[in-house]
Amino acid sequence: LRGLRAAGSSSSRSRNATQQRLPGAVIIGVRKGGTRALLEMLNLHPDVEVAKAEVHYFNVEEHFRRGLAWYRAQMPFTLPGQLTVEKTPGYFASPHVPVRVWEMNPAVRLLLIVRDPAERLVSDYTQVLHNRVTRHKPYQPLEELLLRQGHIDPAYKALQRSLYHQHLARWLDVFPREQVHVVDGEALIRHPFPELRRAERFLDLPPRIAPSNFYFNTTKGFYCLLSAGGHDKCLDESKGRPHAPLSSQAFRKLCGYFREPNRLFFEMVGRSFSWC
Ligand SMILES: Nc1ncnc2c1ncn2[C@@H]1O[C@H](COP(=O)(O)OS(=O)(=O)O)[C@@H](OP(=O)(O)O)[C@H]1O
Repeated sequence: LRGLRAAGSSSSRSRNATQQRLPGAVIIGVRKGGTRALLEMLNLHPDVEVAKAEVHYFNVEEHFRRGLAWYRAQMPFTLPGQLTVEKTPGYFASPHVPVRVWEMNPAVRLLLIVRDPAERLVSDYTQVLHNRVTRHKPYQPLEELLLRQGHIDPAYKALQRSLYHQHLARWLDVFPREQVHVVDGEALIRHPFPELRRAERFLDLPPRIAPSNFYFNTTKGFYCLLSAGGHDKCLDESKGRPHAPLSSQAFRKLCGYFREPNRLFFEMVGRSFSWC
């Protein structure tokens, strides 16, 4: 397909059959959960084509106002039977998004990749910090944002994004539980293949992704991807950055804070994770 899609292709198959189609599956979050890795890994499947850039259609008003024709125009070209997938981690915690996604296609499949919410928060802060430092903007240390008079400040945005049960509850008000597949982000880092096999099953795809599509890159410290065409791909340096420092005392407080929200999330998804 990639060849067929090349500009100026005269193949009748290309002209007649490839089209931009709305996604049949969306990776809705969580931010810093491993959404890029999951998207790139699904793209190894011959029946999957992905939107390379985050689209932010349902969560950014300016985009949403442009309508579904605009959204479709952001999608890759696919042959009939191929599955289009997009990922925008900002969808998960945006209040209006679940209904908007349902209105696009009530049968769409949703993928949610989660990781330890305390680690996710630190990763989230680290990304914001990196952006501010790069733009020569002032920044506050994580502990200043996270703690108020020694207690966790519930108003901190990155903390709220880690309250998975609250956000998922809004999705489950709209979509049946079976339509949401939860991917374990830590497991995807350690052993990507089994997580991908489960995702293929959820998406009703024939099993085509193989262990040989992954190799551990010792320099990067992560698995990288090998596609059938022999392309070798690691995620860029924005993934797997060293995390900003946080005292072990503050981290413990954070873990304590998430205990109950995590329990509620586990109940909601019917499985538990070994988070702090
Ligand atoms: N194979 C592989 N290679 C590199 N990185 C990997 C991989 N699998 C998962 N991850 C983890 O993905 C984390 C970034 O998550 P996202 O892609 O969801 O981030 S973002 O929200 O789109 O910015 C990123 O989090 P940090 O380590 O905190 O940077 C990675 O740990």
